[in-house]
Amino acid sequence: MVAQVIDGKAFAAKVRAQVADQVAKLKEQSGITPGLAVVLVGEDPASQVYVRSKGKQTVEVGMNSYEHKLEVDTSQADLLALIDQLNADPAVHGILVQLPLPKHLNEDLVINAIDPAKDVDGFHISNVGLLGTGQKSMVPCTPLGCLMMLRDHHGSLSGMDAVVIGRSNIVGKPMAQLLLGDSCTVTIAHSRTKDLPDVVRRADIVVAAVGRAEMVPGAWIKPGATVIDVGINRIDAPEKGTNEDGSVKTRLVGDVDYASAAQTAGAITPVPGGVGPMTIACLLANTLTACCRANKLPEPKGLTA
Ligand SMILES: NC(=O)C1=CN([C@@H]2O[C@H](COP(=O)(O)OP(=O)(O)OC[C@H]3O[C@@H](n4cnc5c(N)ncnc54)[C@H](OP(=O)(O)O)[C@@H]3O)[C@@H](O)[C@H]2O)C=CC1
Ligand SMILES: Nc1nc(=O)c2c([nH]1)NC[C@@H]1CN(c3ccc(C(=O)N[C@@H](CCC(=O)O)C(=O)O)cc3)C=[N+]21
Repeated sequence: MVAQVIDGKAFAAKVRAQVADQVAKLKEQSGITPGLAVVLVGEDPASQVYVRSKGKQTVEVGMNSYEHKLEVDTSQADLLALIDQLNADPAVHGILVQLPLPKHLNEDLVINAIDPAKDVDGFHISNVGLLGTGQKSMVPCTPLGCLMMLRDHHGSLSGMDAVVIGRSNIVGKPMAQLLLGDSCTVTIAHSRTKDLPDVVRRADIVVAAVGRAEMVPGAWIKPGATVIDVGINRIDAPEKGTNEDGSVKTRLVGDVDYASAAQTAGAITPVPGGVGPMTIACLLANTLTACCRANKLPEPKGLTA
């Protein structure tokens, strides 16, 4: 079997078009423009790339983008003061603090200082608790994007066996909650899991969120299963030649060995062009949702969990 490719890039473009359409209506009917503030501490090059592309896409869907770039040695107090200011700013409906933060800053304290209603990442403890108890919340963007692709592909997920590899607070755990919410039988695997190949082989749905290049081979995948590859890993690609400075060129790969997995899976997301673009599209969707809730307006349809 050769797997169907789930085109996250194309799907994300559709989600952004829906967001743009609803933003235009919101502006016309109530004069409100949703605003997203992104806070970046330090100059990590990969983070800078993401922040730039988030800002660009925010403006493209008609929303306001506010970028705050802080020095790498910014104090906890100064960062918390900026968050207080954004919490109080009525033009800001969504706040995202790019992770990871430099070591001297306390990530939990910073995230939990964000007004939960503006927490478009869904990382605040109150949103985590709401999601875990099946109440209306802000849902983390990456798992939400994965869920949207799975629902689009399968219709109902009810009764399916799902395995999530990875138990981080930003991907693995919320992904498992969302799959449970859609009535999957969910297994969460991690670095201490015994016989991971055997666990993965039972799954109708595999979500890989580990951060290890191509660690899941096709031989682990049950024939016909759906594979969602969250991993973003940069590896050397000597076949592409060298950069001007003599260093080897690189390429992005997922946590799944795409070439072999595509031979057994029923459907699979590629890297790049799979989960990544959906993450940013869901960030925009969450910002629109937060804006509608803040203004007691009807929520956008089809853009929440
Ligand atoms: N596409 C997108 O939009 C996004 C992509 N990512 C990517 O997804 C990946 C995961 O990110 P994140 O969740 O933040 O990563 P973390 O490093 O926080 O978590 C990784 C998880 O994988 C588990 N793990 C590590 N090694 C193994 C192993 N050999 N077998 C089984 N499980 C293992 C860890 O287990 P343990 O808990 O036991 O240590 C941990 O739970 C990364 O590649 C990241 O770049 C992340 C966010 C967004
Ligand atoms: N507070 C916070 N929220 C996040 O959501 C968050 C974060 N911090 N820190 C970093 C991770 C990572 N992340 C990605 C988003 C988009 C792509 C993406 O669009 N990737 C493209 C490729 C981009 C490229 O070529 O480099 C793709 O997969 O096709 C990847 C990764 C969000 N994260």
